Amino acid sequence: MSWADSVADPYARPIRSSWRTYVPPHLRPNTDNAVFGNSNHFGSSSSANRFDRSGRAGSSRGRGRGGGFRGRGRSWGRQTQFHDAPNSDPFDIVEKFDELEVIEDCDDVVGGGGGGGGLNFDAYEDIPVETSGSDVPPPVNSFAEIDLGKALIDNIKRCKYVKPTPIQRHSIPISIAGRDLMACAQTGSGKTAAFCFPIISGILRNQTMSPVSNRINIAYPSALILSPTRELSCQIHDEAKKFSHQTGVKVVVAYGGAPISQQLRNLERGVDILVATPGRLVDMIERARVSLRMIKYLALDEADRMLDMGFEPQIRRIVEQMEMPPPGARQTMLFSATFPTEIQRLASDFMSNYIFLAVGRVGSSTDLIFQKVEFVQDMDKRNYLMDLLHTQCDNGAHGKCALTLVFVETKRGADALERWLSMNGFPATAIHGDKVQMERERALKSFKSGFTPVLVATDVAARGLDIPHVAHVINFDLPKDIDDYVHRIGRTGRAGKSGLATAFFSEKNMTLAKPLVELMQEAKQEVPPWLAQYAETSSAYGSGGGRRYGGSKFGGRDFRNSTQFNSGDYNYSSSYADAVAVADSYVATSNACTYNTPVTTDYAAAGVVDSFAADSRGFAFDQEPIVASGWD
Ligand SMILES: Nc1ncnc2c1ncn2[C@@H]1O[C@H](COP(=O)(O)OP(=O)(O)OP(=O)(O)O)[C@@H](O)[C@H]1O
Repeated sequence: MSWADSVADPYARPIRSSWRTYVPPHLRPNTDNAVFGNSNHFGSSSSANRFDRSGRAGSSRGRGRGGGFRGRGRSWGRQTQFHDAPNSDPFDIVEKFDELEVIEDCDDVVGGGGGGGGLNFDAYEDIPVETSGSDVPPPVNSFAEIDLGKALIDNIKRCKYVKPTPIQRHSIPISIAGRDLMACAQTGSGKTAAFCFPIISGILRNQTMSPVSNRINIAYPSALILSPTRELSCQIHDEAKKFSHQTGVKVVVAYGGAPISQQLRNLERGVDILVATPGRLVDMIERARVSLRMIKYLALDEADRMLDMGFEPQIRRIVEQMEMPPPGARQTMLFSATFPTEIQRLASDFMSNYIFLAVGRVGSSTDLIFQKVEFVQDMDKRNYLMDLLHTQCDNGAHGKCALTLVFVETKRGADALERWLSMNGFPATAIHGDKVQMERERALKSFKSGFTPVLVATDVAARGLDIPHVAHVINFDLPKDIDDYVHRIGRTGRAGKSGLATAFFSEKNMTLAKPLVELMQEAKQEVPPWLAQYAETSSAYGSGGGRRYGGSKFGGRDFRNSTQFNSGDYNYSSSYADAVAVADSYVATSNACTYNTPVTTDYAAAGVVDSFAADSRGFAFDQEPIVASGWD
């Protein structure tokens, strides 16, 4: 249980013995991926909805099945019962954090022994790790081995972080040594702390804390953390505030869709770490309210997303044209679970003598997530979804319904599905880029609290969000890009817990068949024979495409090790278009549509599409980026 869990879950006690540390699945005795019997997701879920299923029509499953459920207009009888939805403001964390005590006898944190609830932490060594670059600092086994400073170590104890996760073990020493870092690790494996700890520790060590802004009210943060969505920025801000508790380090968040005036006032009180979405940051810089002149640390979370063509121009402006110290004069840290080769090339412009680190395979999904793919035609999707939700509630402990995240392709589709679910007696809410910020926050809060245990979302919720107790991710509409799939399903199966991901697949998703099969095989998932068949067919016709990362199972991921790079074919300052032109297999996996192919997506339709994958494939380079269409 994380600290966040303990706040969200009224039944959970924030004591050390209940904390489930991150353990890779192959090290856990009798790993049970049967999520629906798993009390991690249900027993302690904050959702307490009870549904009376009387009168529900039965259904069968399988390819080509007709719908057995006739749900329209039917309610599930008994009124849904919710426990009191928590009134607490999830963003008001510092107050709650104060109430938690530091556990002084936490040997595992300070001593780094092999404790931690009897788990064998030495076995973490088994996780495949690739590092490349010169003079790579060695990994550590405990937080205490790194000089993070007492105040930060105390906060780590407060968070009940007993042991560093694999990405933290490897990346924190690298960052503490002042090296630039491009890091890749699976979803839910603790990347946020991996970049926050070195930043906080560095600010404390160098005493570079910013003064309250000067007479002309310009803020000079020493660290900048950029993320693609408002919700993710808020989440990182909350985490960074917890980690900075009682250290004097000031963390401020700036994101679009909310009044700028309050955010500017927060900046005036002083800021050491600014967490921001690119659009709002540019606005503040242009208003001369923020200067990047003093930046020592730059972190890009979801770095591949930040450097794809939706955000890349804005990021380039921020990093190269707005007083930001150059590479070498600042430390740059890029993190993501996916890192396509061509984005690595692009990112290398921003870095100096960097170390590449991959914990697990780049772009792989964790085998904590049990993946299922069902063949479902569009017209049957709603019935299938209803069946899944019914089954889920049947199997939930104490009749509770687990939190389920349903991904759809378009904003309009999200609203329609939310309405349909609600009309059919299933409390649902939706989040997408056309909702105003207050609606987005309300939807997320309602979902987190279990008040509406189904959240219908576009890709705006696909990356980074760490929502406790999400037991099931359903890809109602599959994304066009396998990386988006990896991030979406990564909303479950986090921090050592298991999760379930179900995808509805049809002929429309042919191009995803091959990478999906490869991803599932890699994560030791059972691949349905019909899907394997599709994968073969699609690659025979050249439409499938292989993985975007190349190389052997656990290698070939740092693009600098690729043949093109080493043979000198690669020009270090090449443009994005050049990079794409030499990128291996990217074109093949990107839905058979190259970046310089003219627009194929109906523009009107693109207006309602809220996914990077869909949008980006509909836009050529010289056209308007997609930021305005749902991302922040
Ligand atoms: N050392 C640790 N021990 C226990 N839990 C941890 C540790 N580090 C992080 N966590 C918890 O793991 C969860 C996932 O962490 P985080 O959100 O940073 O993952 P992530 O790798 O950034 O995921 P994503 O790729 O989806 O953005 C969080 O709830 C966090 O509190």
